[in-house]
Amino acid sequence: MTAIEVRGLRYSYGEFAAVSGVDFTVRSGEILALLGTNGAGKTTTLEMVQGFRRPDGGSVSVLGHDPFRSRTAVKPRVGVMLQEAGLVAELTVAETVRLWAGLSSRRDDVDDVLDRVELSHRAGVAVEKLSGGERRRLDFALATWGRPEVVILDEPTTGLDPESRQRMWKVIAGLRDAGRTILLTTHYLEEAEALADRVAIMHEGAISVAGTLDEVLGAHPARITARVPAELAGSLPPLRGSVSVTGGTDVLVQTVELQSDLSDLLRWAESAGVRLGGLTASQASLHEIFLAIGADR
Ligand SMILES: Nc1ncnc2c1ncn2[C@@H]1O[C@H](COP(=O)(O)OP(=O)(O)OP(=O)(O)O)[C@@H](O)[C@H]1O
Repeated sequence: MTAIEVRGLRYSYGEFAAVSGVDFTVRSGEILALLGTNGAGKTTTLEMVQGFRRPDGGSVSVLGHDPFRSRTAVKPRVGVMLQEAGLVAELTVAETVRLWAGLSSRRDDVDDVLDRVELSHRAGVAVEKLSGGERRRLDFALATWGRPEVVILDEPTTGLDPESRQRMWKVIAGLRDAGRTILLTTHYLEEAEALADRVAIMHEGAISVAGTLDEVLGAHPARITARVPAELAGSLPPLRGSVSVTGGTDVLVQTVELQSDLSDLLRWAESAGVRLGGLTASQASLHEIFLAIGADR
């Protein structure tokens, strides 16, 4: 089932087209990571998905409703964590959650929520005394109060240290495991790799690449590297990918047929009695894909 459907979405700030024809789908119970270069239009897109901003064109459907026209129908079912949260510095963690509980139409339990975000031991601590990671988990607790069906997270781990980031990933994965649908934006490729069922990479207002991680990675050439004796470098077998040899011995194969090219190369080495030095075979990384998208434009 589809939880969020975005079709042909457009938005301009004056003359500047920040979002120019964006399409993506988030299925129920999955995490979609919207990745992008700076200023790609991710936040503007999220604001339209939340119903904060009226699209200039195209359509958004969240749980079957237009979030701009039917805000009252959509809002109780969607939790949102923005980049900046307006927490009150003097309130404790538990007071903050209780205050939020009074404002929300959703029902939940303060102890349970703090437990889910690993903040039970900090319940009596003032917000101003929390670490950056704890603050973000408190933001997350508020966004997910009452376990909304859809959760939107705008750069949930920006600025956090690696340990805090991993803790947040665990909490986000827990939410997905509880059956919730999550749309998140991130600058961190490893975050998408760790969490996302599918990714969509945005660049200059449009989606450049989308799919499961395997699909996105599989569409870009993988790499095989190996060292061969100089006298045999000229008699490599024919491969589907492109082959280059540097320094007379260092072979690089870039291929979308990793498995068959690797087995052809290994078979050739076996029959020629050659030991391949420094043999590696790896899929393209999201990082390489990101760089390729930026370079194409
Ligand atoms: N209020 C505004 N007025 C004019 N231009 C804006 C406004 N808000 C955003 N923009 C521009 O629209 C483009 C898209 O911005 P947006 O914040 O949606 O991108 P983003 O992908 O979320 O970027 P980042 O990752 O840096 O947060 C950027 O070029 C930005 O400068």
